[in-house]
Amino acid sequence: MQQTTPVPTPAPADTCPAVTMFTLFFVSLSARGDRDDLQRPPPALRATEFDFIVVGGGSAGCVLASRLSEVAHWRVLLLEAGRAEPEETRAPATYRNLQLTDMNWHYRSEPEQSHCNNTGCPCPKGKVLGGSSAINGFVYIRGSPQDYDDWGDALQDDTWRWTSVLPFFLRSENVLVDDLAQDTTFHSRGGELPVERLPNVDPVNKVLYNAMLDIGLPERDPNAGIQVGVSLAQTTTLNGERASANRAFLAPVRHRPNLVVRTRAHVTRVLLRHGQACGVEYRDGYSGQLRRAYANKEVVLSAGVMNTPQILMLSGIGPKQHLSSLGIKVVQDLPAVGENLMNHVTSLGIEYLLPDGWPPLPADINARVQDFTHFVPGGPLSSLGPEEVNAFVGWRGPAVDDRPVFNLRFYGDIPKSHGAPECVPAPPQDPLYYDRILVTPVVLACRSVGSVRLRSADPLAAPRIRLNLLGDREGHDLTALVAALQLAASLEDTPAFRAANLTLNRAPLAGCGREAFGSVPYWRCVARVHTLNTFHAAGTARMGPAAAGPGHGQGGALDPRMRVRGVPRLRVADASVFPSLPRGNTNAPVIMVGERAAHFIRQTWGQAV
Ligand SMILES: Cc1cc2nc3c(=O)[nH]c(=O)nc-3n(C[C@H](O)[C@H](O)[C@H](O)COP(=O)(O)OP(=O)(O)OC[C@H]3O[C@@H](n4cnc5c(N)ncnc54)[C@H](O)[C@@H]3O)c2cc1C
Repeated sequence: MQQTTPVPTPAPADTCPAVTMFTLFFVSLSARGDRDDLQRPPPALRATEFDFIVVGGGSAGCVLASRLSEVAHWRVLLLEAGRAEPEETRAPATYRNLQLTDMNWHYRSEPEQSHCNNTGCPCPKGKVLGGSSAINGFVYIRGSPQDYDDWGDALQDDTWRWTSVLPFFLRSENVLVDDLAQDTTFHSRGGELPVERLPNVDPVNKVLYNAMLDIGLPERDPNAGIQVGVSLAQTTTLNGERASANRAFLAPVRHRPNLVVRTRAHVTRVLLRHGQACGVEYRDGYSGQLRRAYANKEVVLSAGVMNTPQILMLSGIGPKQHLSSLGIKVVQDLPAVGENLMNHVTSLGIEYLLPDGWPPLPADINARVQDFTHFVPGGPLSSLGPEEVNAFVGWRGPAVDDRPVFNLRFYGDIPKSHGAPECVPAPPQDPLYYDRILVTPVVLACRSVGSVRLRSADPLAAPRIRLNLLGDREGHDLTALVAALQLAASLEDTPAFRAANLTLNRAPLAGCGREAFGSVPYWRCVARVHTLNTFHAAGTARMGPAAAGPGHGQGGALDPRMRVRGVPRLRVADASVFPSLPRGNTNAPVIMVGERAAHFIRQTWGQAV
């Protein structure tokens, strides 16, 4: 077990040692800890001084820790607030239940009138080694090439355009599906991240898939240049088992003598000396003590879209007025920190009832219990059920090859979660067995942006999250969501749904019974009351131009090399850095960002590959 210097009392901002010699501390920890912390590290690594400190062992953090520690003489410390990744995360079918555990930060947004029935929305984020990639829904989507060309334009930097980022997607990928692997322009073999299709295809999926063909969508690999179309989801799994960023990138290199991973290490602030980052302070969850670790080269924040801006602000880096109002000494006035919280929005408003006895259940109840409680890779729990049908829809229908505006997703459901004005369906007890399908039409080009602010100067307090879903002044997002709900309701008329006898549940949803079912006012009400916050939040420490200005909002918190503006030796690499939101799920783009950050860092320090 490792140990770092206990810090009895909080210290002022300039707190790093003037001499940056490699200092060793030989203090042993108590035997408490996660399985993977019980391994005793070599003496050289029971240290407080490193070359790089990566804060947060999530999608980007695991990639970074792995890539940076490839340089054998660099000493790398990864600090993760959550615990080691347990076996429970492996099974695809039960992933929604992970949100109920201590592997979720359990954040909730502020109540806002525009959405979620003014009650605030759950904002699940992974708190475990692997981060959100350890509790997410497995789907591997990169977004449209144009999304990254937009990044290049916004940053006036060609290295963020599609042709420049594609090699970094490919670097990570190990595609295991033969037909995809043949397309060597868009897929690659040999990377750390397995990408496959799940082995158990749900019987209902054929109906859903055919309905997508009925509305005119082509069958298409959405990661091969043009997204509009239908496909069976590509998943970050290996033989039907979760491949979190921890399992894919970190676990295989944990033996490296120059890599130290500390779990239950909650970083409370960045340490600065003469205005530049030189380490971090963190609360050691095993001892309850405050400790410090120092970085001779760089500190990289990969704590995710909610916690990265929180740590920056706790360190005095952020909007001046906000920091001053909480009594935090301002080190760098950066208005963009915590701004630009982007997300996709959808609703739980559309439910289709399945005919009796369908999907067929194993007759033997013991067999069902066995299926559910014992995960066998490749067995019944290696399935996402209807979630595996993934459709990207454009405005003008099937024939166009431009960017999608909606992503139609399908979930198997059980009755109790329907109708409650909640933002996330109650995780089903038995996700393989359901009697209805929820259609969630995700709006991909949202204009509403929210923010993350500190609730208080207490580093352990949850941040104040304002999602502002459906809140844009022009009403663009609400109009788009209504159109998306209408599209989802119209699936009832497809030959595939008719033949399979899937019927739209016309019972009005709670809170919307005063409007005529199916009318525009009804869908507007459904959108506002039964909003679903998707899991694709990004942008709270975005790369962008230095100055605020027309089209630039508050400017960028980071330069295009992900360096925090005005604070040398401090970078951010996670979903926070996105200048705009790609039109799909965010795990693959974040992993690409991790690869890019490692590349930039290696360039900076003369170790380019
Ligand atoms: C329920 C759910 C389902 C999703 N489904 C999909 C999907 O199917 N496909 C897809 O592509 N994307 C999906 N996503 C989104 C995707 O997983 C995330 O966008 C991505 O994992 C974010 O990566 P990140 O590195 O930015 O942050 P994270 O992976 O969240 O990592 C941040 C890490 O930092 C740690 N941390 C935070 N604060 C501190 C601190 N103070 N000190 C130390 N450590 C700290 C956290 O515990 C966490 O481990 C889903 C997300 C969720 C939550």
